[in-house]
Amino acid sequence: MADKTNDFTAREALFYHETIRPGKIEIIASKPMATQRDLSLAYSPGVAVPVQAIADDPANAARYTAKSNLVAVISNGTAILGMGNLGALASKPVMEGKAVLFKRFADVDAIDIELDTEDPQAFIDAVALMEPTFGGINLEDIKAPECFIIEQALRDKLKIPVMHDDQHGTAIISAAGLLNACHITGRKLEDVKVVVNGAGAAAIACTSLIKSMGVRHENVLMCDRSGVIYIGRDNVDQWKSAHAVDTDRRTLEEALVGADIFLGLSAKDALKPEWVVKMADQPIIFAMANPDPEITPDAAMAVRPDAIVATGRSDYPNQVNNVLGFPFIFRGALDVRATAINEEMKIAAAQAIAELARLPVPEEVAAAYGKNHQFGRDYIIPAPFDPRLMETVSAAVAKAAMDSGVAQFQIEDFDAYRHALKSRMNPTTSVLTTVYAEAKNNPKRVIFAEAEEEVVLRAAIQFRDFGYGTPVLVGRTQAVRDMLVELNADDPESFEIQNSIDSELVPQMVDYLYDKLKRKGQTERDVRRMVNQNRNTFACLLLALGHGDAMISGLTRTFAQTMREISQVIGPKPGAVPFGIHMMIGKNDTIFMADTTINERPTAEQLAHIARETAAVARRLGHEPRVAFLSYSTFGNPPGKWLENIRDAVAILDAEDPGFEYEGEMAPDAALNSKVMRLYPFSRLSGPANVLVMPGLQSANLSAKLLRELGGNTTIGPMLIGMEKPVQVAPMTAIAPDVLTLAVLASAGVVG
Ligand SMILES: NC(=O)C1=CN([C@@H]2O[C@H](COP(=O)(O)OP(=O)(O)OC[C@H]3O[C@@H](n4cnc5c(N)ncnc54)[C@H](OP(=O)(O)O)[C@@H]3O)[C@@H](O)[C@H]2O)C=CC1
Ligand SMILES: CC(=O)C(=O)O
Ligand SMILES: [Mg+2]
Repeated sequence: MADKTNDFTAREALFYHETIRPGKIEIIASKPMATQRDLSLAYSPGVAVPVQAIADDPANAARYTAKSNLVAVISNGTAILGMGNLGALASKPVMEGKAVLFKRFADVDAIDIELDTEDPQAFIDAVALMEPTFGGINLEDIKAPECFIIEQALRDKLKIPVMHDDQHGTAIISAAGLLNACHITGRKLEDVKVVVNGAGAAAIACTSLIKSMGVRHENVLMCDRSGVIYIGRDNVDQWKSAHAVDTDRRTLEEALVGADIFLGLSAKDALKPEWVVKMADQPIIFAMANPDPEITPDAAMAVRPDAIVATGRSDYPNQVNNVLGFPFIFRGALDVRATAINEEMKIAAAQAIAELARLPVPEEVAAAYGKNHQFGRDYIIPAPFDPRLMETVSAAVAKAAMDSGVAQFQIEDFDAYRHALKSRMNPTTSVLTTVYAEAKNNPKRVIFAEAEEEVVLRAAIQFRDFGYGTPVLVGRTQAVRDMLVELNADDPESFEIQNSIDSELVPQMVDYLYDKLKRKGQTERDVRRMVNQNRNTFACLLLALGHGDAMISGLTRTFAQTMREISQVIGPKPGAVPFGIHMMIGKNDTIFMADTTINERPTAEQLAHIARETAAVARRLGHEPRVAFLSYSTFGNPPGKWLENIRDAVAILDAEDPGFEYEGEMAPDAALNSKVMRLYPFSRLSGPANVLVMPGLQSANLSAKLLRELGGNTTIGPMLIGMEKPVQVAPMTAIAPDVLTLAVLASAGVVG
């Protein structure tokens, strides 16, 4: 492992916090506040109605206010990370940070509150008074032992979940990591010898949880600044004394001799390399102090290359940090309106996190980290950006809350709940739900033309694993098989691989293609070479001859080159103009944009055709189409010579009543912004457009790519429309989920 220091400077950290607007959070209204009417509804007099409804029945607060999704992150700054007692105000950047993590990872709205008191009772009273505001309370960075008194009192007093994150969030994550580290090193919890350094909030909770999971009391030596906590030692409070053992070891160094596990929840550099040497074989070292660990992984590995090392930081492998827990634990608790976060919910979360790390890692996670993860010494715990955490951990917590009797709301359909959790962070999932279901109900054979590409093969494996159909893999047989094994595909031998070198279909393919191309300047020899050497040609011929239902390519050649190769075998549908659609999925809207890939200057007929076909795709994906023909000009203003074919396209649709709303020519603001739309009361669009027919390839392709790069949207596409058989060309930058989505869309007959 290379030597590692921060990959940012102190200046950069300050700049990050200072720019755009100071701090890390802002409040965004979830309802429109544009008109006098909005004002009347949101504020006086309209607001009086929900006020009365809540006064009549307090449960209505969950219905008419943000309470049930709102968590307070509350600190007094007495134990800010491992930096000590720096006061309430100084803790604000950490608390704002936790609020951002709640939102980013679990769509929980959170606000930081810093209380300027070290008096536990004053703290308890202040928080208790806030109960009506929040759906949950996340206590943070409050030092021991006050944190124990504060948390217990608030748990007893309040009917909403209260959790001290440094205790239980940390305990859950470290327990999950420990379960997996023990699994990898072949240890059983009941046998392991543990040294815990630190005897504060985090250390005491972590120790209690691992003991409740099977670690034996007498096998744990806990140390604080004065050394080992042994029975009879002076100056030990009730929380520490619960972990005192009968031992003659007195220092951390002595405690570590023969220890299997070191759990550090103390301070920077508290663990010396020369002490690590004395630990048992394959030691497990969790140096969790923040921002600087008790020992760096480099220093630990230098003396013990056989160690498994984890820290609380994101810039080393194995980040054991409560960020993996608190967002998802509160998500699950809020969703069932739990009155508490109890032991059952904590253990369910720890097990769900541990199990998740053992599953293959999806590519979007690999993409977020720029590398692949596979369960093992450098990946004992999922990474915070793993999108599966939300679905897995929150559902496990919600279920445990229900089973243990603290849920006020019962989830009846857990599949639907898991799905809702998934779509909460990724709206694509909900848009595509029906399509995925259709694909499953009617599984097809999809030809993956570039199966030697890892991205493609991952998509193909998922296509089969998720039950969408049968992938037909085109590539060199052994290379594809080897990669299937490398990617841990189930039963790699059972995948169908098509290779032109040994395919019996080649003579038939050559005949078929020669017949098509002989009057287009190709000799039989040329055609034979194409079939044998060009994967797109070979894959398209499999499709043309009925050996698959759809085909996908695009990762190894430019779009134009791939299209040229495909077009030699698969032509347009009779009467169709092939073109491309990009689908942009935003938080509230989905927009279909076309033609983003093929026709440089579409004629009026082509524009009308693109409008009809794109409207049909939008409808198949559950959107009632409202088509805008876009231009730089809105209804003739400013005038210009390029407007004619757009107007002619509108006239073509006028003459045929296509069965959907359309209007043009118009600029994007007149198509999408209701305020601007009101300037044109004669417009035939009943609301903002959701199908944008672009005037030419320049503007279309640029817009799609700009939105992909800059927008907060999820982009699907380009989707290829109008070919004789369903063929899709993914962008060269696609990752496995993009390829999978296109494959499913094609096999479900939504596009093609
Ligand atoms: N990775 C993660 O997710 C998390 C990491 N942490 C980290 O754990 C640490 C403790 O946090 P928290 O429990 O909230 O704080 P507390 O103030 O409650 O506890 C701190 C504990 O650390 C002990 N300690 C400090 N320095 C040393 C040392 N050199 N040797 C032995 N013990 C020492 C203190 O001993 P004494 O009792 O003698 O004063 C005290 O018991 C921090 O570094 C924090 O960043 C915390 C939560 C989550
Ligand atoms: C991660 C965290 O909560 C801490 O270090 O205090
Ligand atoms: Mg903390």
